[in-house]
Amino acid sequence: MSLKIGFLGGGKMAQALAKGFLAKGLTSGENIVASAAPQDKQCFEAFKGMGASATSDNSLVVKQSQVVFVSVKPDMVSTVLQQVKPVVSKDNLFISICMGISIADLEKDLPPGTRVVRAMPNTPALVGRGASVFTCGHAVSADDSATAEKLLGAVGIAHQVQEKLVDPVTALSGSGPAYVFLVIEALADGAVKEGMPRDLAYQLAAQTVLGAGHLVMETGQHPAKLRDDVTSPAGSTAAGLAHLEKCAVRAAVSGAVEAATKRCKEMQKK
Ligand SMILES: NC(=O)C1=CN([C@@H]2O[C@H](COP(=O)(O)OP(=O)(O)OC[C@H]3O[C@@H](n4cnc5c(N)ncnc54)[C@H](O)[C@@H]3O)[C@@H](O)[C@H]2O)C=CC1
Ligand SMILES: O=C(O)[C@@H]1CCC=N1
Repeated sequence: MSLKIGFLGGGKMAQALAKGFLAKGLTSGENIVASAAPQDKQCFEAFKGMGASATSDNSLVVKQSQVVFVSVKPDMVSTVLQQVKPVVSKDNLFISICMGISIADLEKDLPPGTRVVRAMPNTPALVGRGASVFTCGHAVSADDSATAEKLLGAVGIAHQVQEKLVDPVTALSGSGPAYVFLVIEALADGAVKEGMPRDLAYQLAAQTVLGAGHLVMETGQHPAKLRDDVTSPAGSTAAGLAHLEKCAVRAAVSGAVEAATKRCKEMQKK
């Protein structure tokens, strides 16, 4: 598949997807085009570095692409879609990755019958370890849905879900890398306090998160069982876990997902 892929907004998430697609050989640099604000030099350089092109002309992105990712900040979506509306054709499949922007919001700003997918990826797509979901609009065909799954699935796992799940997904796996980076920093800080060199601490913390994730995915065992396997009676893990529970880490982490979901819903009310 050598799809012509465009990004309306060539920022951090668009770059992660584009680099992920190129790494997987899904398309080639000359088939990718991204738009950005004229002053966004980083974006222009990044896409040039991929052998792709960058422009400040959103309509050009739509005219040159089969699949058009909508990847501007949520408050820009309506403006950008209304701007490109006159050049949208039957060849375009739109895939929005924007937090809190519903299929109905997207369809409202595009010509009737436009094929629209709403997706939520995350930045580990850059290294082929993304976690994405997508949900399809009214005009989307089985082939379009397969295209979305193929693209997102090439850079990690991809599940089709009902639209009502996209906000909690945004809060869990969309934002989740940020929570995990905070945890990696905190784990390393604790070890540095105990005398460990910082580089080694970050490496051990990151590999521990990676390894624990793999164990959950590959054994299919409940996380509580895997936790028990680490926790010896009167051992160090039991002491560490007791401290985490005293600090209400469980409530803090699940509360973060609730707070982020609420923020997505606020965006929809705007
Ligand atoms: N960063 C992340 O981890 C994730 C972000 N998203 C979604 O992706 C979208 C983009 O987020 P980021 O990449 O983090 O933001 P970003 O700020 O890195 O990228 C936004 C891009 O839009 C460009 N832009 C601004 N005005 C424009 C205009 N009028 N026309 C065309 N391009 C314009 C900017 O130059 C920039 O390249 C958001 O809607 C966000 O909800 C979704 C999943 C994860
Ligand atoms: O924070 C945000 O708005 C976006 C949505 C998911 C990750 N970043």
